[in-house]
Amino acid sequence: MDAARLVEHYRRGDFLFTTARRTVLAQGTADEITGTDEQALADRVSAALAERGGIATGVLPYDAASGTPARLVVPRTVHTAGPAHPDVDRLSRERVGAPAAVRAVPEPRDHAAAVRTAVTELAVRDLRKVVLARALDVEFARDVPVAAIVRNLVLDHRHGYVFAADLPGGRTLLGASPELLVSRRGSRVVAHPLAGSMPRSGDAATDTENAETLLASKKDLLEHTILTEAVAEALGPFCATLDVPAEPTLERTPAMWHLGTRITGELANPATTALHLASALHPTPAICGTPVASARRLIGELEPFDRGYYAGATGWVDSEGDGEWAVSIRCADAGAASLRMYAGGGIVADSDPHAELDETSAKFATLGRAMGLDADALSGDPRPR
Ligand SMILES: C=C(O[C@H]1C=CC=C(C(=O)O)[C@@H]1O)C(=O)O
Repeated sequence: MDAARLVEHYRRGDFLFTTARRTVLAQGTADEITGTDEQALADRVSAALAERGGIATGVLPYDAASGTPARLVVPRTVHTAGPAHPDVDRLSRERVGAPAAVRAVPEPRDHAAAVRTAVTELAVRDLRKVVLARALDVEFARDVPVAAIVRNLVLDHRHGYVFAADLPGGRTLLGASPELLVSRRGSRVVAHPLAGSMPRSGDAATDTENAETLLASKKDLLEHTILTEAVAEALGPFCATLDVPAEPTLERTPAMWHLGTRITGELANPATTALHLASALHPTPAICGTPVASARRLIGELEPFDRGYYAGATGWVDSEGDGEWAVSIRCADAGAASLRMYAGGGIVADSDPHAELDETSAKFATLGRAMGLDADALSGDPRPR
């Protein structure tokens, strides 16, 4: 089956993961491995795969210690193909009917207020960075059309990581992440952390200006440096060599510009799998903050929801230890007839609350476009525009 057929065959409950290199569709459950100690879980997955071969697919939560378990599945069948593009060009876009209601959690003005508090607390608690998120609850008058939204996400994203994964309780995590947490292929390890953002624009001149502004923004460069340092520090002990470029590059998605740094290394110990690496790296300051423990505490105090699987990781690992894990952002957690979309942004001392609010609205456009939602529905913000 080519990649377009795999995308067509995806049904809610399956695991789909598309990248610029390959498409993976995994179906059925031969074995399920869950747990809140992620390193121990990675060992259990290695043991299971050593015995039976094949791959395990699944999700890591934002914070396993809070009781949301990591969930890995050894599927019954796995189909792989090359990249989704250009195969999927022959698929038509799915129509996703208008939702019955969209509600911001918290209210946009409360998110801006939380950002203001976070900026103050950074100094009080000696934090360099914290990532604050908000959510949009979208209700449908019928079942959430998960497969249709996933197909549209694949069509929209030639680059990055489009994913759909089954969650405990019959829920589904779906999204299009631009960010590679980590991949391992033989002894080669790659991480591609992203931090620092500006929205894309339909106007070519404004779009270029936004990119140039981002590359020159001291606030965004600081956000990015904090992230890159932390990822390099976390990967260091696992690698015999590590290459960390000194300057970030511009990365683009259809909705956003980001600063990114592609970090590459050679693995020191072949027993370290992609899942071990993902568990060790997570949570990076792309989604949590520095230092981790106090950033996590502040996030818990300021966000009015449990992140669950948002800001975790989604991916696969095989019996050789190879695999790919994307940071679970630009995503939604779907139940039967409603879903919750999440978007966050890094806060440093110079962050502006309204700019941060706008950044989250722009990030919602990734899923919003796949769901046919317009900018007003996504901003949830009564300020005149
Ligand atoms: C936390 C998110 O994005 C992260 C990834 C790229 C850029 C980010 C930023 O500029 O703040 C965030 O760190 C999200 O999309 O929910």
